[in-house]
Amino acid sequence: MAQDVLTDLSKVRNIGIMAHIDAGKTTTTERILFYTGVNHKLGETHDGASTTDWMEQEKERGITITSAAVTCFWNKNQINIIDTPGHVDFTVEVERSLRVLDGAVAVFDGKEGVEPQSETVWRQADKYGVPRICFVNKMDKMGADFYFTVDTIVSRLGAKPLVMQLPIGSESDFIGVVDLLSMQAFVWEGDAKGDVSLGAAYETQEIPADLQAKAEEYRAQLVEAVAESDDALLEKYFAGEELSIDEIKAGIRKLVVNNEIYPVYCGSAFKNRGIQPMLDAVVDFLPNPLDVGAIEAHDPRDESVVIERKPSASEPFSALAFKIAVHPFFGRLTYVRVYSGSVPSGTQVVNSTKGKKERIGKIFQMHANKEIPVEELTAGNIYAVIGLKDTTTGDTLSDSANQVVLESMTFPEPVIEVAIEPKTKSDQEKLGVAIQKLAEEDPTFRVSLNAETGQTVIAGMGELHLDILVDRMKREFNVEANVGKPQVAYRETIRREVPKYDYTHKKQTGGSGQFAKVQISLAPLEGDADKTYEFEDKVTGGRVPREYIPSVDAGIQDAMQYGILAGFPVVNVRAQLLDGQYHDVDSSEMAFKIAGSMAFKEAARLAQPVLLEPLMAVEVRTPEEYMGDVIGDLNSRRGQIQSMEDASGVKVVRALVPLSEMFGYIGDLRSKTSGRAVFSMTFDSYAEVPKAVAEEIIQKAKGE
Ligand SMILES: Nc1nc2c(ncn2[C@@H]2O[C@H](COP(=O)(O)OP(=O)(O)OP(=O)(O)O)[C@@H](O)[C@H]2O)c(=O)[nH]1
Repeated sequence: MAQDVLTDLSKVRNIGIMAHIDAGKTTTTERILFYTGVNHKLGETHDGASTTDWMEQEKERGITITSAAVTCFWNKNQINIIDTPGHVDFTVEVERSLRVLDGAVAVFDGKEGVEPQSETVWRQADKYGVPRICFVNKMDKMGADFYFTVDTIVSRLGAKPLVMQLPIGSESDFIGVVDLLSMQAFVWEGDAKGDVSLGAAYETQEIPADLQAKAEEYRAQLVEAVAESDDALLEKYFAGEELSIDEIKAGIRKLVVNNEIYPVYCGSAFKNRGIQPMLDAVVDFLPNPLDVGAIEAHDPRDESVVIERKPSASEPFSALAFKIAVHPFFGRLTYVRVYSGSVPSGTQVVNSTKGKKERIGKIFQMHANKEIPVEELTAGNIYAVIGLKDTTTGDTLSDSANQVVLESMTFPEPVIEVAIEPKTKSDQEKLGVAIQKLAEEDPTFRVSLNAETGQTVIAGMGELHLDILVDRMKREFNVEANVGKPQVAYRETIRREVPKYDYTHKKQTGGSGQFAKVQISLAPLEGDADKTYEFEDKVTGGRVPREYIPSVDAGIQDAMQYGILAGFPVVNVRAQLLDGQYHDVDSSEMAFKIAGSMAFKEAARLAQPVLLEPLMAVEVRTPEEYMGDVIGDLNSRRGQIQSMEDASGVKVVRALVPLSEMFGYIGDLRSKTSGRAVFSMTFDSYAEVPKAVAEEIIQKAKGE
């Protein structure tokens, strides 16, 4: 039966559908699931009944945020579609899915061409070396222009497209495509109004006379590009011999798998035209797990030791958890990509990232509308597993006797935060549960408790990211809470060294007292960007007993959570414990912790504390006539212009702008450019806040 799990890995494709928001990713995915024969009710995204949009609010917002994996079958090949979100706020989610897929279909809006966010996602796919085919969607739309879109693949992405089809007709007259491989026309005739019913097959016809010359021109380009890839083909080509379709396909496949070329297809997902040939291309050209080959892993005891894992059932088991989701019936589902080996359900494995035992419970492959239980996890495939307790996104599962850690993912800094105040004690408890569950699904946000205000503070990647987290807390976990305004996640640091600072903590409150004396030094910590604190014990001669030294360290770290200027976390500090004194009776861990904490607070004041703010790398694409306004506006936001470039009819302005100045930017940009400019932004770095601005922030922080 078609839905049996395939063991022949050459017939498996793990792919993602990547797109700019609104390019039609959801519609395309749904059509794919329909055409691949999955028996489910098809819902348009605007009705909110889409298959891959799991969460209620995603449907409301009409954007796809979480990655679910859906399995479908096409011509006896198994295609696992890993959903990749397209919003810029969720680049980490995108990267997480890119990590586990072997190929992708990049969907473009046939009117807009490559848009800034398609570019961001494309660059991320480049980073992970994901081979791609392109699907130019919305060919039925007013203003759709296939050739313009192909041009933008060159001009905006610097990639090499390989045109595989030409559209027949455009906008409302778009009826099908010329297939440049077979040199035939594929036409979806439709009813009297030209509407094609879902799942309808196409007819193979002769190429329309007015497209014949163009088709020949493009086919010649295609054959030439392919011939160049292979000496044997090139020889044949120069000898004037015709290359067979199979030879051309094999050549294209090689180029695609090597990320050298990107075949381009077109259609209209919405109008049910063009999906089947694109699915053929997924099977023909995107790599299978064997093409991808061995993956590099590390020894969990020593990161520098590289271990290879091959996509074979006979290798030791290794898998990467890439998504945690809560299923209405099964509870916690862990989506895994298995890289090597094979283990049946019930097997005990190890979470080698955390060093914890885990038992593989029931295993499923998720189809669009039902879960198909399978007996074992096998290399090269994607599954949902029940029963894993401690595994979170990014963790590796391994064979107990042969542990490896698959490359861990690096996450960008969360730069925006919001304070949450639960209304009642029971809400406080619910909030705790919600945070724990959400953190399992999404490792990119951070939570802290502000001991001074008693508020829970959540930090994330952007306004929308926080918005969605807060929304889910309220909706899925019924947390009633007052939510503050999103705030910039400022930091504090020190600029000057304090070579020696003494602090004595002494208290006599009847009975035994408290006594601890410490001498510390503070200095700015430079270099390693991932390390924000370093503690060194320099005490000699047992002047501070061993057992109290970690307490001093802990005390300093406690104090660093609330900086001296405005209460923001302090980063990039090197602290040394130089000397100290203790008392036989009155000294305790607590006393040394307090001494460490107080010594830091006082010494930091002398160390020239400064405020840091996140700078965002902002990219604006604007028609030339608005460029002056765009730059003037960025300047007024304390932006530093980095570059200005031409890109196919628009100007691309890149700038570094403090995040605090970017609130509400989208609206301002729209009104300044009549809605014609677009922008994207990502976190770049932390930088010192100019003095005048810093004073304002400090006053505000103190006043509130
Ligand atoms: N005219 C036309 N509209 C389309 C086509 N495909 C999708 N759309 C419409 O474009 C809008 C966005 O489509 P989606 O499929 O939700 O796009 P998406 O890329 O998944 O968007 P997000 O989920 O928001 O990231 C919807 O209103 C679709 O009906 C198409 O082929 N032609």
